[in-house]
Amino acid sequence: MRFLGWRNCVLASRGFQRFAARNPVLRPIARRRAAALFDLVAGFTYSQTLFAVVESGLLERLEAGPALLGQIETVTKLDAAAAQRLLRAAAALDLVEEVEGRWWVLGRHGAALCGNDGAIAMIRHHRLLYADLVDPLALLADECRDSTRLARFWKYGAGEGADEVAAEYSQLMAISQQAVADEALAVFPFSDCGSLLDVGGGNGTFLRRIGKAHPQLRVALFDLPDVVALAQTAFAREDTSKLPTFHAGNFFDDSIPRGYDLISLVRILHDHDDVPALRLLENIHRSMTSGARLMIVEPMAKARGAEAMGDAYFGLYLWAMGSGRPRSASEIQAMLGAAGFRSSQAVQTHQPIVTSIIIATA
Ligand SMILES: C[S@@+](CC[C@H](N)C(=O)[O-])C[C@H]1O[C@@H](n2cnc3c(N)ncnc32)[C@H](O)[C@@H]1O
Repeated sequence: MRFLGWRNCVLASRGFQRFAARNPVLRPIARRRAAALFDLVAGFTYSQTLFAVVESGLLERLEAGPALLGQIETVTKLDAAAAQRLLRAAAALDLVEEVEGRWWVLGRHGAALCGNDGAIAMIRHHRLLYADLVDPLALLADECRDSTRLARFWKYGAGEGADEVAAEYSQLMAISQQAVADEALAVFPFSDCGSLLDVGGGNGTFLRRIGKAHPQLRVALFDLPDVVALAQTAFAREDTSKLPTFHAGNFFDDSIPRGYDLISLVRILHDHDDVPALRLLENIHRSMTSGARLMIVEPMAKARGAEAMGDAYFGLYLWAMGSGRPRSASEIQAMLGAAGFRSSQAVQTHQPIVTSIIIATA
């Protein structure tokens, strides 16, 4: 505490800031820190610029090849001055780049976004989050949490409402699921398993991916009846020789089907508050034989190198959504112990910003 007090006094001192900015050894650090702080101050304008680049069709147009200002005006439906303003803001964020003073191409961040349908779907979806965050203090104080746009989106998306919302919901889940499934495939030896039950499996994207990579696996999906019906239609539409077994039910109240040696819980636990989350783990544990394994796959708080994504991004996102919270691997492991699991282990993933993984043994 004493050290932190001293450090913060030094960092807050105008004299030290002036000294660090002039000192050749400290200057690079001072600049980096000032830039990082400015990013916190200005982050909302960056996100909105990114949203405009995606929503206006500019990113898609530049993915197809270099464009002149006139062509960009046509695609974005902005006049020359507005298109210029957007291009300059986007160039400052490395989303686009100007060549020879008249051509526009993708910048490094723009190029990395191309082909990443999951990230693009999230950027579009964020219009709801940012509208809900207009008054963050009211949101944090729980003055408007029942009526947030995100709460409505997830409620209706989960099958209770309009088709177009449900369609956006499942598309968002399915697209972002591919990167998540790839992380699981990269770090877990599915070849050691004979059967896999995906609890809360949604439209089955995770199972499809894992099942394709490991055809020896007997796969099954458990979800609410309406969602299972949608998943069955989606699988029937595809020409897949091996269909999963479908189980419809409520994972809090109904018993989880028995006889699987691996159960996955992908992006489920963080959607639920502590009491129901523990109830779900206990319910799953009751269905498992000794030695069977549970795989928890979701973004986690305090993941090294992705700290901001955990408690800052998901912390606010899930709060605005109306239930759940991001948990650290050690918090989840403590819950697993309380639910009766014999042991659990956090597995290192390649991209903790996409997901972390814990394997627990019953
Ligand atoms: C956030 S989605 C995750 C879907 C999928 N695992 C993925 O990662 O794309 C949550 C899933 O849990 C299902 N779900 C929510 N409450 C449920 C309940 N009480 N019983 C069974 N499934 C439930 C939803 O229908 C939805 O498919």
